[in-house]
Amino acid sequence: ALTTEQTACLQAEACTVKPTACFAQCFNVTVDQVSSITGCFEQCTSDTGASNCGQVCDEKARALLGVGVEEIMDTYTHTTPVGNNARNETSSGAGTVMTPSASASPLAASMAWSSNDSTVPVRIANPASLVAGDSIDVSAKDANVPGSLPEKPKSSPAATSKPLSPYKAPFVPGGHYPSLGSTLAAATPPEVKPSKPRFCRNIIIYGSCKFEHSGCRFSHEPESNTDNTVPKSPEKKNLRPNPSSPVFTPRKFKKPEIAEASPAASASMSPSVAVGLSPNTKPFYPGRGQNLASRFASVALDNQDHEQPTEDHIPDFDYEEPVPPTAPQLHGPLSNSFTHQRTPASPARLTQQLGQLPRYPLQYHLYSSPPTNTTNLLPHQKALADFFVSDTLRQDLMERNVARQDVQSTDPNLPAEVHQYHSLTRLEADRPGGLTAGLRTTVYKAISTHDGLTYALRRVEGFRLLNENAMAVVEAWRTVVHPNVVTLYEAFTTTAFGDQSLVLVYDYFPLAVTLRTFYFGDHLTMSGEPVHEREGGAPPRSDLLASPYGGSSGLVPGLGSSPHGVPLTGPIPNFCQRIDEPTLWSYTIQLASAVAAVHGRNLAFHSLAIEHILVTDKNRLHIDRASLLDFVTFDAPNNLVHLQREDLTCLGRILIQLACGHLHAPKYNKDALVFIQRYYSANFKQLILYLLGRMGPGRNVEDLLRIVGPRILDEINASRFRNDALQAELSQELENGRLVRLLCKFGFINERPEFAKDPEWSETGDRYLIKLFRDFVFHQVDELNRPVVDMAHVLTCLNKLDAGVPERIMLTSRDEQSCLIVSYRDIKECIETAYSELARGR
Ligand SMILES: Nc1ncnc2c1ncn2[C@@H]1O[C@H](COP(=O)(O)OP(=O)(O)OP(=O)(O)O)[C@@H](O)[C@H]1O
Repeated sequence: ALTTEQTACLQAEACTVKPTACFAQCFNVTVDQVSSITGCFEQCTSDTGASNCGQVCDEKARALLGVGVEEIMDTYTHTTPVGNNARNETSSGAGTVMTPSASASPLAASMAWSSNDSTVPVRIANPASLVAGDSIDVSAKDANVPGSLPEKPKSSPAATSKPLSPYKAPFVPGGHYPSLGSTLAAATPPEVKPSKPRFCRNIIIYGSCKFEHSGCRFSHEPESNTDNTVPKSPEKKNLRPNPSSPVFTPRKFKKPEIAEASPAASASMSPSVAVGLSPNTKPFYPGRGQNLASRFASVALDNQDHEQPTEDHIPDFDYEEPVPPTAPQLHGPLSNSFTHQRTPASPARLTQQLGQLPRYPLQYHLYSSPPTNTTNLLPHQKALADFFVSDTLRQDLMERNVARQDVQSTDPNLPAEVHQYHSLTRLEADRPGGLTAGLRTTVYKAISTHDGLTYALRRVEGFRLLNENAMAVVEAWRTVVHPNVVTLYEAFTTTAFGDQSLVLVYDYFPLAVTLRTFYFGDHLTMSGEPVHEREGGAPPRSDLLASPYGGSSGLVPGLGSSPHGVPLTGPIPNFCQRIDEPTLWSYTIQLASAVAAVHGRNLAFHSLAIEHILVTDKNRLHIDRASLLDFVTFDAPNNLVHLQREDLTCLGRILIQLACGHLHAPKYNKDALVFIQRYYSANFKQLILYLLGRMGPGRNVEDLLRIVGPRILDEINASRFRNDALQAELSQELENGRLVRLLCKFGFINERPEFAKDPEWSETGDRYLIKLFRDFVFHQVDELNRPVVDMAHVLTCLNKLDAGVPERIMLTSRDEQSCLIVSYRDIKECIETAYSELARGR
C-alpha cells in the first residue's frame, strides 16, 4: 500500500507538471526506472499477441515501486484534472488525443495503450480521467497503423469475444472503448459514480449502431433534451462575455475619449490593441495621428461587437444596437456617403465600398520579437531577430504602407472621382488649406485608375485658366525628375469640386511632413496664432509673389510679420541650436542639388520656403509645389535670372531658420549671423553669406555647388552606408515571400475537410506524408513532451523543402508507431502533386 508520504507526494501540484520525475521522487527510484514501466505498457500496445502484457507490467511496477499501478493511478488521479481530455474529444471527434495536457501524464498515457486485442491502437490522453460509462470515440483518421498509411479500421466484432485481461478492453471499432481508467474505476466501486447508461455515440456519429443487438452496452434510446448526449459546443460557453474581464468594455463607451486616448490609456480600454505593448514600442499613428487614434478607437469598439452575449446568458449591462457614427473624424470607414458618387461601377466606388467595411489595423507591436539575450549565444548561433528585418524599419515601412492604403475619406463633400483619380482623401484635413498668390490650395491623396498608384493632388481653388499656354509649364516641369524634388506628373482644370479648380498631380510620399512642421511643430506664428489666421487678412502683395520672403521688403510673410503684415517689433527672440551642422550640410547639399537640376532646365522654384519642403524620410528632403507659381503667375513678367537668384536667397534664409532654430531668425539677420558664427563653422557662415548675396551680387548655383563641394563626399558616404544597411535588412527578408507561398500550400492541403467527396483526402496517400512533415516541422516535442518552439528549425526545414534537397529525414506518426524515411525532394513532389490536384479540382 502507498505510504502517507507517497500519497502526499503523488498528490502534490508539481506531480501534474513533471509526472515522470515526480513518480521517481515519490518512490525513490530513478527516472529511467519509471520510464521502463511506461515503456513496458507501451510495448503492450504493439505486442498484440501478449494477452497478459498488462499484468506483467503491473507486476514489474509492483516489484520496483512496491505498489501496483492501479493504486498509484487512483491516488494520482486525484491531482489530475478529471475528464478534460475525454470530454474534449466529443467536440473534436477524434479518438487520438494529443492535447498538451496529455503530456502531463506520460505514465497514465502510456498505460492507456491497452488495446491488445484491437487491430488499431488507440491512444487515450488520460485514461484515469474517465469514469465508468465513459466512452471514447475512435475515428479511423487518427488511429494510425504502424508502418503504413492510415486506412479505415476494419470492423472486427470477433475481437469483442476474446477473454479480457484487467488491462484489456473489448475494442469495438467506431464504437466505445472502455479504457484502463474505466476498468480500474469499475474495480473500485466507491470511486464510481452510478450513472445511467450513456447514449451510444455510434448513433450520434453514424446514425445507427451495428452492435445494438449484439452486446453494445450503451443506450440506444433517444434521450430527453435535458441530457448531455448531444455534445454542446464548448466555444459557445466560452463566448460568454465576462464583465470582469479586461477585454470587456460596455457599449456605452465615450468614443471621443478613446480617440484622444494615448496608447497607454487604450491599454486599459482595449487589450486587443494594447496587449504586449511594451513601453518601448513606439505608438503607431499612420497617416494623420488624430485620425489613426480614432481609427484605433473605432476598432476597439468594433472588436467589442464580437463579444456578443450568448443566448443563455445576457450580461447585465446596457446593450445598444450599433448606431451609425455621427462624428466623421471618429469613424472614417463608416461615415462615407455614397450620395456624391457619380460612376457606380468605377474603381472609386469599389474602393469606397471597401472603405465602408470595418477595418482592423494590424497589431504591429505583436510582430515585434522580444529582445533576445545574445550574450548566451555561441558564435555560430543567431538570434531570432537576425532572421527578419529590424523592428524599427518594419514598423516604419508598415506605417507608410498603411498611410498609403488608407483611402477612407472623412469628407462626404469630396467628389468620388476627379479626372482619373478616385478615393480622394484630404491631407491635414484638420486645418484650412494655405494661400498661394491669394488662391487657396488644398492637398489630397488620391488613387489613379490608370496605374492604381497613389498621388498627391494639389488643388488651387477658384482658379481660372485664362491662358492655355500655361499648360506648357507642365511639360517643362515634368522633365524635372530628381531625388529631391516632388515630381509633377500632370495638371488639369476641373469642376468636380463644385468650382473651377486647377489640380496639379505630384508624387505622394506617405507620412511626409513639411520641414517647418518637422522642426517647429504645427503652424504657430510667433504671436501664438495659427499661421493660417494671417490669411484672413490682406492678400499677399503682387510684388511678394516672386519670392515668398517678400523680395525687397526682406520680411518673411507671416513669419516676420504680424497676422496682418505689420512688421514685428520687440525683443530679439532667443535662438537655439536645434540641428547639428552635418545635418545642415546634408540639407544644403540636397537642396542645392535640386536647385541645380531646376535651374539647369531654365526654371526656378519661385517659392522656396521652409513650408514647401517635405521631409519624406530620415534626413531626406523633397521640394514640393514645383511649377505652382509658374501657373498662377504665368502672365506676370518674370525675370529668370532674378528668380533663380531669389531661389538662392530663399535657400540662405531657410538655412538661417534651421540653424538658429527660429522661424523669424532671417528678420534679425545680424543677430542670426552672430549666433551662427558662434555655433557653426566658418564655412557654414560663409555659405550663408554667399546665399544672401553678401559676398557679391553675382550668384549662381554652380558657385553654390563649388562651395558645398567638399561636403558632398560626406553626403555620398552617408547615403552609401544607409544603402548598405537597407540592403542588409532587405536580405533578411529575402526568403520570406517564398516561405509564405509554401506555407499557403500547406494550409490548402493539410486538414482539408474534404476534397473530391473524400473526407480523408488530406489524411491519406501523399497527403499523409505532408501531414507528417508538418508535424515534423511544427509539432516537435522534447523528451518531456513539451512543445519545441524553434524558429530556426522551421526556417531550415522550409528552405530545404523549397529547394527540394535530397537530404533525408525520418517522419514519425503521432503514435510513434510508424516511421517513414523520405527526402525533402520527395515531400516537395508530394506537395506539388497535392496542390495541383487541388487547383485542378476547382
Ligand atoms: N506630395 C506630397 N506627398 C505627401 N504628402 C504631402 C505632399 N504634399 C503635401 N503633403 C502633405 O500635405 C500637407 C499639407 O500640405 P501643404 O502644407 O503644402 O499645403 P497647404 O494646405 O496648402 O498649406 P500651406 O500652404 O499653408 O503650407 C503637408 O503637411 C504634407 O504633410
